[in-house]
Amino acid sequence: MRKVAVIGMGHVGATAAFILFTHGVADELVLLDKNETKCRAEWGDLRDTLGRNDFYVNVKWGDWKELADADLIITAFGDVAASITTGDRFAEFPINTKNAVEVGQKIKDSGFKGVIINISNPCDVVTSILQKVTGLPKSQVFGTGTFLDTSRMQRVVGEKLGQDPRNVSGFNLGEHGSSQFTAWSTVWVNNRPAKDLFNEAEKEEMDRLSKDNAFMVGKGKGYTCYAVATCAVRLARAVFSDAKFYGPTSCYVESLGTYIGYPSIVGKHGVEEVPVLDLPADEQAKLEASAKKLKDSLASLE
Ligand SMILES: NC(=O)c1ccc[n+]([C@@H]2O[C@H](COP(=O)([O-])OP(=O)(O)OC[C@H]3O[C@@H](n4cnc5c(N)ncnc54)[C@H](O)[C@@H]3O)[C@@H](O)[C@H]2O)c1
Repeated sequence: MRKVAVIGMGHVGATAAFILFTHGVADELVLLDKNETKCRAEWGDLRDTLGRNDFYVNVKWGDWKELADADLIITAFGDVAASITTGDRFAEFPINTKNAVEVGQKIKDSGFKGVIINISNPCDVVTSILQKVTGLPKSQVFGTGTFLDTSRMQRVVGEKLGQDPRNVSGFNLGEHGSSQFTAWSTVWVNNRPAKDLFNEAEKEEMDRLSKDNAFMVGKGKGYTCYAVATCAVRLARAVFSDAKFYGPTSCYVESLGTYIGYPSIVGKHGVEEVPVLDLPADEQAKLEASAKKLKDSLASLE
């Protein structure tokens, strides 16, 4: 039995719940939100899907005590309008740092012992607070981080070369926010390194395109949901299948002293390993600058 709770039934949480439900990733699904009317409505809508769904899922809502024996929690609480209207994910900092303490405490009080995958923004900061407040091991609390930014980069590079984005390997690193960057030294397409495929101007243009897309989508529909929810469910599957999946998450990097987007190995215990990347000096400097921004933000709360 795989029991998953999703906290935050807004656009992202509801989409994640729908994917978990329709793809048979959870046997038991618990929906939670401070807005009980919305939460109950999402539950009702999913329940009506059962007669046509490929999987039976025991879907519940509203009872935080259900977290006690859950295997995995996806957190997607917040107020996305703040991020979208300002074009800055840090606009949710004052809102979600408080929410993270409140939700983290409820998770702790429930006695939950499983894995948390955080989506809420600013993703790395919220992940860090959730880990501190719940007291769970750092390996068991991680965020989607630059898994989404990396997917955007793969899409842009793939389009430029007329390739399926899945033929593109490599990582975007750093904060899930304005200081993240494509680590071009890690990018390969069909066994050819980026340095043999693109000049500096092309790389800069692709960087811009992959960063801008989030806000183009956000401005147009008021939020983004499919890409990030797919990222979170992909990571949830890696946990349930003990896949030892290698990909960028918001994980705790000892050498940087913070949660940050960095490649990690995800299995049944969460982030089980964070292999050290050998980056060129310019990329290492960008990563350290991004880590400093995150550490300074967290320090501002003390
Ligand atoms: N990490 C990423 O890549 C990524 C991508 C997209 C969105 N996000 C973030 O995900 C979060 C959710 O996005 P959305 O579009 O669903 O937002 P939304 O505003 O539509 O929904 C947020 C939901 O959280 C609930 N909520 C707020 N505080 C809560 C609390 N203390 N306890 C329980 N529920 C609470 C609200 O009632 C609301 O239903 C935002 O922080 C957003 O910025 C992250």
